[in-house]
Amino acid sequence: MTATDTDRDTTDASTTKTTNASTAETTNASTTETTDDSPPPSDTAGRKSPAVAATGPGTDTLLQTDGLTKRFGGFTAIDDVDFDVSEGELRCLIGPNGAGKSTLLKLITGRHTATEGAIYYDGTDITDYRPNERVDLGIGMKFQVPSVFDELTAYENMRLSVQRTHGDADLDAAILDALKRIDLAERATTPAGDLAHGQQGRLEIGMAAALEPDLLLLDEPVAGLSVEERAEVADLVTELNADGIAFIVIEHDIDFVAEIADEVTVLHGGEVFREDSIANIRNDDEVRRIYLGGE
Ligand SMILES: Nc1ncnc2c1ncn2[C@@H]1O[C@H](COP(=O)(O)OP(=O)(O)OP(=O)(O)O)[C@@H](O)[C@H]1O
Repeated sequence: MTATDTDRDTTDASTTKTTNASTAETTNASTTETTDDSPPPSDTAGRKSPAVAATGPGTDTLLQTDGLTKRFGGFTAIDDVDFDVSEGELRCLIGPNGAGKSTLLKLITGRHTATEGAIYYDGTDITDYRPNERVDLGIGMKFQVPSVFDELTAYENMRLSVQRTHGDADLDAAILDALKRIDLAERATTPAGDLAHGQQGRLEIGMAAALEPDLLLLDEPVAGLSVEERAEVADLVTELNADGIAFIVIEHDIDFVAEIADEVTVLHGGEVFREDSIANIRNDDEVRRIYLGGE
């Protein structure tokens, strides 16, 4: 982490993983990764005016970035990216290490502030919205690092999410339903720390989904999982998507991508390198070359 980073991480309570389960923001799977010791957010002086009219994108466009740019000091991690995701779409984001995938997701969740450009969500310019405000609009996220509370049971973890969208009436039934959805009802009383890695991953996705987002961002959801566990996560993501949740999924496992993806966006050097079907991406020699470091 450099002194030039403008992350909100250390200043926004919503991004701090804590063992205090009563802290409202910790219940949100979209905001539970602590990543660095960056300084407080800088102001956004120098940001150019959004080029897109205040009315925002067309009706079926859920998310749109316009000339989105993120610099860390003199280094440009995201470079003038125009990217959009439609309502209910499942988009995978791939690219070699350092391509800017995680940075792009963090810009969308508000964990990084944009250096230039704009982000629109459901027609609203959210470029200056704080992470918790974006969550309230319907943007959820599961990061690479575990964000469940190990000492709490699966049930207690799930309750943290479900109670945010559900009144007290029938809370217990709603929590059990949410656990059933991720095939963890049988493990309701197991501390999350004792769950298998794949079960923890499903719990995190289930907790993020329980917040009823319209868009869910997953950063490498199957990293380190077995073949069987990957298949379970693929099924879960596909089911949630069929229920209407749009996804942006960062994943290196191209077979997993092929299993779940509609469209794939390839990032390279902070820019959109390709956007195409997974079949075409797989057969694209240029894409293969950037993965091999040929460019
Ligand atoms: N907070 C930061 N400060 C400085 N540079 C950063 C910061 N975060 C990311 N970078 C740099 O920005 C570039 C893009 O990083 P990012 O993590 O977005 O890539 P990625 O495509 O997600 O890579 P990977 O697949 O390895 O996770 C990298 O060169 C990285 O070193």
